[in-house]
Amino acid sequence: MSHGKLKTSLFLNYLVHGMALIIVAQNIKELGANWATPLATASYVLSGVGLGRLGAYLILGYLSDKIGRKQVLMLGMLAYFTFFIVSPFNHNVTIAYGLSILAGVANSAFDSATYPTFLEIGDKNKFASILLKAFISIGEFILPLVVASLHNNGMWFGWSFIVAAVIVLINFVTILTTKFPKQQSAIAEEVAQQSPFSVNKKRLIAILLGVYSYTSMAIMIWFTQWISLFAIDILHYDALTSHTLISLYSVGSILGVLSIFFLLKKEFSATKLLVLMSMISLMSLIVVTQVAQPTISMMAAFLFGFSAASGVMQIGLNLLIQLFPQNKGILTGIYFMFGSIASFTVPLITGKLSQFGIQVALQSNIIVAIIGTLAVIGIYFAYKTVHQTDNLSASREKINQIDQQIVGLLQQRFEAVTAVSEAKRQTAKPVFDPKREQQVLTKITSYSQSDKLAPHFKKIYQGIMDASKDYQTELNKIGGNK
Ligand SMILES: O=C(O)C(=O)C[C@]1(C(=O)O)C=C[C@@H](O)C=C1
Repeated sequence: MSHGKLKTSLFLNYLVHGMALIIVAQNIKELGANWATPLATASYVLSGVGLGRLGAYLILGYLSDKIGRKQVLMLGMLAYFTFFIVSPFNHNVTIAYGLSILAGVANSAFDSATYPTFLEIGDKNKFASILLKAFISIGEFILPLVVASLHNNGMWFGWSFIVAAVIVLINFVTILTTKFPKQQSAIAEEVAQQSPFSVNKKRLIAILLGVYSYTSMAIMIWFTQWISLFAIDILHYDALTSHTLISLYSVGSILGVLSIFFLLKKEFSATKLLVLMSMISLMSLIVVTQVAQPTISMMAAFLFGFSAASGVMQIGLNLLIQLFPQNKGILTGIYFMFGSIASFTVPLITGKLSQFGIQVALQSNIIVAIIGTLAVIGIYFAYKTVHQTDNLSASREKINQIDQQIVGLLQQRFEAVTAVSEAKRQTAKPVFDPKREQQVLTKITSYSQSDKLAPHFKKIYQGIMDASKDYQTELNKIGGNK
């Protein structure tokens, strides 16, 4: 089954999810007016999303394994639908906070159900779920355009919410009638038992991936939260250049996802890719914070989006699930929970750091990027050593099988030698026949497909014939005593 319809719906879901991530911030002025709150209080409502995600990931991850992916996904879609349809009409700030929490819950339901489903669809490209990140970025790219065109045409801001609600609704009906792949826990357990990793190594990789989930999410939020202010206040760029930096970051992100998807399809090593991308992120971050030249800043912002927001977090999740395939849902929940801790703590941490200046606030992101890079380097080496031992044991297993065949053939050869020995004894011929040995060695050389190996084969055959002579001498002794 190709699951084309299912995949299309899942991708569309993430496009809407991308819109949901920024829809409140994009309409904050109008929403704030509805709630009759100052801007500072209005933006406080945004923190509800982080709270909802943090609280829901574990439960929904667990439910995704126990009850089913489809059910959890539909729950998430209902939650998003409610959020979109109620938000533009709501005039109460407490309800607005509740709706933000609901959006967070919807987000965790989507992740807990969708990523495991993608793995269970069993695509040839096991990293197909990385494209979900591209749809998030497209949603984040489209929404500001929709908001701006509504504004420019003097239309009601709430239409942006209604558009998203309608897509969710259509998708809900589609999902309702779509068959999901079978949950693969039984097969997965078997695979897990054959895993070449030791328990300790698995634990180490899991911890490093947990760290990476946090840092990879943190560096993105950190950057997007402070870059515009940094560009205006510290680098003294004009408003247009400063906002262009964020747009280039988004375009870089979409191109990054497509590049990663392509490279993984071409069997490029996932762990190598993580190291490479982390290093590019780190380097471009250093350039952004140290060089005050618009063109260079733009290139660095693009490269940062290309490397840091390119689905690297999703690669980490794929590695984690491959390591522990039994409970995909709960693992996805735990993994993204570390990410949502980042979305919760980064605004707090950077808020404190900004007391020392915006420069300090943005530059500290370099430390997070270094920690993330060290984590992926650790993961890379953990996989590398396993692959080596893995190859070694596979090759030795092959040698064992070949040896078994060789000994079987040697057995037959010695049986033939027994007959030769008997014939020679009857005609009183000597055991050693140098002419015949030379013949055998010449034939062996001609059988060999490699000139390099021929002398080694000759050596082996001389050994076989020496053993053959010893064996014949033994036979003659017994025969002579008869
Ligand atoms: O062909 C023979 O005359 C053998 O005894 C067999 C054999 C061999 O093992 O191939 C062993 C000893 C001889 O020197 C030559 C060949």
